[in-house]
Amino acid sequence: MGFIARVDAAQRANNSLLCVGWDPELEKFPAHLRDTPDALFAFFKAIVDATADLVCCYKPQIAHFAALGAEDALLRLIRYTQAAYPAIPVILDAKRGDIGSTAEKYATEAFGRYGADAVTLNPYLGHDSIAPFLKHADKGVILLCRTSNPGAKDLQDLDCGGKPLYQRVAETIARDWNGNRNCLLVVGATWPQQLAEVRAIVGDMPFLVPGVGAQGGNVQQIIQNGRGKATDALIISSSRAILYAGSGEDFADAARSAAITQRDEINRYR
Ligand SMILES: O=C(O)c1cc(=O)[nH]c(=O)n1[C@@H]1O[C@H](COP(=O)(O)O)[C@@H](O)[C@H]1O
Repeated sequence: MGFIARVDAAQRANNSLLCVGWDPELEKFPAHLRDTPDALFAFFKAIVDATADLVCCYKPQIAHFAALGAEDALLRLIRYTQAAYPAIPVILDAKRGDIGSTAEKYATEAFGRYGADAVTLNPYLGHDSIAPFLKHADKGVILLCRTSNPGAKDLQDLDCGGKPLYQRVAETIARDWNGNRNCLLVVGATWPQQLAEVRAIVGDMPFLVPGVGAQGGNVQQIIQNGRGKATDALIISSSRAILYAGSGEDFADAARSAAITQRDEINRYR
């Protein structure tokens, strides 16, 4: 089964569009874990065990692990999650993008080394930079379209023949890159108007929507503007607001409560 079908199945099984991101910030870890030898693995294993029945996928952010020299912990966490909860896909948030020969190596990193079920990519080097990922028909290829950050407008909104560049990106991906039906788009939760515009361009292509929780995206507007017609076609991702909901020994219970609240808020508007 391909990534999009697997996410769809997990969304039905858990009645949840919520994705929990793994963004380790050691200073926010509970004190009893912070200085232990395998703190990252212990922290995220506890988060996964506390939330696996509440989510449709997980999204580790590779820079957050690499900055700590913790690629090995990331690898073991992905392996653990896939073995313990095989119905829950894992997205590697890497935002890679490079010339074809290097892109091949990035694809091997994401799908071979880490065994991720999907990866986030920057599409601005064009089709040949994404082709090494697209050919993996069972994997998800999640392309930045209109990102959640304030600076998204600086380049992504530039006029491109009468339409903003991010709309041209959406058109191009839907028309020319999605032969294997394995493309998804990133549209930030902080831009409800753009969610509606991109949805009108790409039909039911699924969106990864980061930016709820810590970045303040409005869930009601995301659902109203971002939903597909036949399926929800939304993966709504939150990292810090779930991971660091508590900072004591009961951090995993606090994360579970925050995930339930976020899942339920999303479901209220579906
Ligand atoms: O691709 C992403 O996941 C992503 C795209 C985007 O436009 N905005 C965005 O915040 N993200 C990622 O989503 C996560 C958001 O974290 P929180 O703001 O803590 O929920 C971070 O890991 C970001 O790198």
